[in-house]
Amino acid sequence: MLKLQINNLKFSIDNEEILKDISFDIKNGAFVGIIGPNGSGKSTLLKNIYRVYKPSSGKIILDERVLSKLKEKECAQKIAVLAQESNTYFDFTVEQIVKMGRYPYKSIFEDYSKEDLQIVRQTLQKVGLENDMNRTFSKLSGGEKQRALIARALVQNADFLILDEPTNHLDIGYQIQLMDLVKNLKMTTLAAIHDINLAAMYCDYLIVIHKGKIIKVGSPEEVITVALLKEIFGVNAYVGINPINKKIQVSFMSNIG
Ligand SMILES: Nc1ncnc2c1ncn2[C@@H]1O[C@H](COP(=O)(O)OP(=O)(O)OP(=O)(O)O)[C@@H](O)[C@H]1O
Repeated sequence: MLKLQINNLKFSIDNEEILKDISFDIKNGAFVGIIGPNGSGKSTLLKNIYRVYKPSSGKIILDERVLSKLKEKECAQKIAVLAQESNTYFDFTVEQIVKMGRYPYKSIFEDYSKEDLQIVRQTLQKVGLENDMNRTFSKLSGGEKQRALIARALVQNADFLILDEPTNHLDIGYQIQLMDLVKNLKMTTLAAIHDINLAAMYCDYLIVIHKGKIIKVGSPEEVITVALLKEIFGVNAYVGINPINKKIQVSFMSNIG
């Protein structure tokens, strides 16, 4: 069954077409990566899906329903988002931030129930922050911040996760930890990922976007080729298979030898 269908999506800002006729499907349970150069439209595409932007034309169908027709809370019950690093939560504690994720299930003046708090605690345990509930967000490390925001996304109980460069600013240890955590959730996931090796390691299939257009969709083996990396990033690369995990592995080369 399909989780998401995008048909002929176009999106413009100030008469400039940023997304040009985008169509693709995501199967239930798939982990899908979007790769492409800076400014190619990855974040803009995700923002059209999590409704920060409204498509100029085309259709987005989520769980067989037209996305634009869902009420805001209904949408939040279905889609959880980890956007690029945000400082909005500066002064809040980890527990307060994660609690906010329960808002789709609350009416305006309703307080958090015992059940909400239990869900928050269980989720903090899942991401390894059970001992950090009372710490202030601004004092967490980059990896802890991302884990707190993942926990906030998880308590929404949505079953579709959108990640916009989730490993930005994380060292390799935290990158792997975060991606393992997300992969283990087994949720349908759509993630914009800069690191081609991480994308190849975790994604079932990849969507390559360049200048607002999809230029290739397929498994990492089908998509990541020397020719494609040259075409879209302008770099020379060696593409091989890691002998241990059998995943595509890319080494990049300098243009000056
Ligand atoms: N609010 C905006 N106003 C004007 N132009 C915008 C706006 N948001 C995005 N753009 C333009 O749309 C294009 C796509 O940007 P987008 O952020 O989606 O790219 P991206 O692939 O996510 O890039 P990056 O890898 O650098 O994060 C860029 O040319 C960008 O300048």
